[in-house]
Amino acid sequence: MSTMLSEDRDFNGLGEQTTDGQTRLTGGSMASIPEYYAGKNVLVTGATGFMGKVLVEKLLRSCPEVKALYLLVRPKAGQSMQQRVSDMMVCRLFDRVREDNPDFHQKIIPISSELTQPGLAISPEDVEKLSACINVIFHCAATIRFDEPLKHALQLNVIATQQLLSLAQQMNHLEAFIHVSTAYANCNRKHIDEVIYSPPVEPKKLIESLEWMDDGMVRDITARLIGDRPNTYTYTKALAEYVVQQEQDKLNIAIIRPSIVGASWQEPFPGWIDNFNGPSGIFIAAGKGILRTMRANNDAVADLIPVDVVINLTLAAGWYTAKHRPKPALVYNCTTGGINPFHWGEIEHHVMLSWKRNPLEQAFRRPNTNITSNYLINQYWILVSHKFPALIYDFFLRLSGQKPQMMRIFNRLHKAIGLLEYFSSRDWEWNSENMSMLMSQLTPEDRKTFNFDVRQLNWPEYIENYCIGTKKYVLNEDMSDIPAARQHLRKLRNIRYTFNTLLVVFIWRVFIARSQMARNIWYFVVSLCFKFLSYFRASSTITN
Ligand SMILES: CCCCCCCCCCCCCCCC(=O)SCCNC(=O)CCNC(=O)[C@H](O)C(C)(C)COP(=O)(O)OP(=O)(O)OC[C@H]1O[C@@H](n2cnc3c(N)ncnc32)[C@H](O)[C@@H]1OP(=O)(O)O
Ligand SMILES: NC(=O)C1=CN([C@@H]2O[C@H](COP(=O)(O)OP(=O)(O)OC[C@H]3O[C@@H](n4cnc5c(N)ncnc54)[C@H](OP(=O)(O)O)[C@@H]3O)[C@@H](O)[C@H]2O)C=CC1
Repeated sequence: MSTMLSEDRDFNGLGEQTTDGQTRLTGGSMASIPEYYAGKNVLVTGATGFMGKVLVEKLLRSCPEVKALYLLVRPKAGQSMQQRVSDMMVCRLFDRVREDNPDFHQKIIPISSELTQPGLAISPEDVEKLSACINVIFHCAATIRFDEPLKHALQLNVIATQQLLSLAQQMNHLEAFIHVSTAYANCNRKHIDEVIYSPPVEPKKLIESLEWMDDGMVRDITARLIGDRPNTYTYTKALAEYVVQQEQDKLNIAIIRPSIVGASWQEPFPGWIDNFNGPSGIFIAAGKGILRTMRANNDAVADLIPVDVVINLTLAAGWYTAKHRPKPALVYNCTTGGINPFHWGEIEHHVMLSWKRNPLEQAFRRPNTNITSNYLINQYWILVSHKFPALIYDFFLRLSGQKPQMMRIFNRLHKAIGLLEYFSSRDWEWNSENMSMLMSQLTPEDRKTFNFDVRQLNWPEYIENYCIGTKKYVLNEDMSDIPAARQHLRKLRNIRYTFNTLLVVFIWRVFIARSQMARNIWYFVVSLCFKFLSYFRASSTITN
């Protein structure tokens, strides 16, 4: 049993139990966040992922006295876990930490772990080491794929979480266990409070039932199991929350529920992003001129949250949980919609403006994406603006002896969009009182260093930095190439004008030559134009 159980409810005289059973600060001198993490050993899962990396960077930069970060990492794609961690530390995200402390890598201790294996595949020596020293756990690892087969999503998002909780209970000095969930775990509800809702099914029963089923059988029953949730991701994340909640009497737990995590707002620099997930892939496809239409509700709230905001809140929640040990465990809905709302229609507008100012290289067409909630209109534009140009382009590729590729790209894009549409066509109301409560507990200095006050977020500026971030950090394009990218767009515009003119001439030739009525209409239009021109010339001669 961990010492945090034996040290039960030691609030250093700073906290008190409220009527709802939660703990609130009552004053007194209290360690700041960096002071709290000083000398602490922190375990991070999912550290090679998007959010994990930002968490590791922020902890090293803003809590420089942290003792060590133990990262549970698996070997992947022929790379050892040490190699993967070394590669991660040389990435641009860590530039600022490197400047402050070139030896920061000494604080990072990779631990080999495959979360889908029994015992998380951690060696007995490592288990012993971790049990003896870890003070705080941040559990970020998960499969975030929307099309993950249920068995695998369950294995990673639920069973691995269960196993990590068991490991946590062996840790002698554990003070906080912070679980990263998603604001969409309960997306089958319209209003989502900061509570853990009853799970759709008892996880233990589901795990036992799926154990004996083969993949085909599981596939057949998946839709019925997930019910009114859109995918296995949100379903298994809901189950994971319940599994975490079950341990709240034994561990000091907090659950963070971010909405759609986007590029960084301020730290370590604006616009940092390293993947195609969520809106990033959509923004890129729009910037490349590939995406012309998408189903989304213009007036629905686009609940994007910058990754640095989520990480600042997560670290602050670690500090608060360790210091105050709130019971029941606190859930933090980490969202922007209720505080500083922005809508999909506005996002579309600002993304388009941004691509006009800072175009991507080698665009397929000039960026012009429109979102619509109308299914038929969307299908029409898919046909006209996606499939038709793709067919023409592939035809020319074939003619020039190259492999056709555009249709394949569009098929992948349509699959991705199909999976995201659920989230861009609806909106939700999240209660985020715990986020505000936590902010009120920070010292003025911590409030600046670990800023998660999204009221200050200027959306147009954020979206512009986000788009630039995808250009610089996801596509590795150079900002100095923008004039060439603009030149390319001008070329595309000229091609389009030429194409349209040729099309009109072609239609004219075919149509006019064959139909007397079309000829009559054409002569009528031409004579009207002549009459208008002569009237205009005559009236300008009189006035002169
Ligand atoms: C102007 C417009 C404004 C409106 C804008 C509305 C935005 C509306 C966003 C809502 C967003 C909700 C988000 C909920 C928030 C969470 O709680 S969860 C976090 C979000 N999770 C995700 O976004 C995961 C979604 N992705 C997936 O499930 C899988 O990647 C997909 C989409 C099924 C694709 O699977 P796949 O075919 O096996 O492909 P995968 O191996 O993943 O990738 C293949 C290639 O496509 C690229 N790719 C992956 N995803 C994408 C993508 N989305 N787009 C383009 N390329 C992509 C990959 O980088 C990869 O490239 P290569 O390395 O081959 O060159
Ligand atoms: N991104 C988003 O928009 C949102 C994310 N979240 C939540 O935030 C958390 C982090 O998400 P994000 O960083 O975006 O996800 P990523 O996909 O970028 O990262 C996932 C991490 O989990 C690790 N992982 C996956 N499978 C295994 C495994 N079998 N063994 C060991 N490690 C594994 C990955 O390691 P590896 O590099 O080896 O694959 C990676 O480090 C998740 O819990 C997610 O549910 C919540 C809301 C929105």
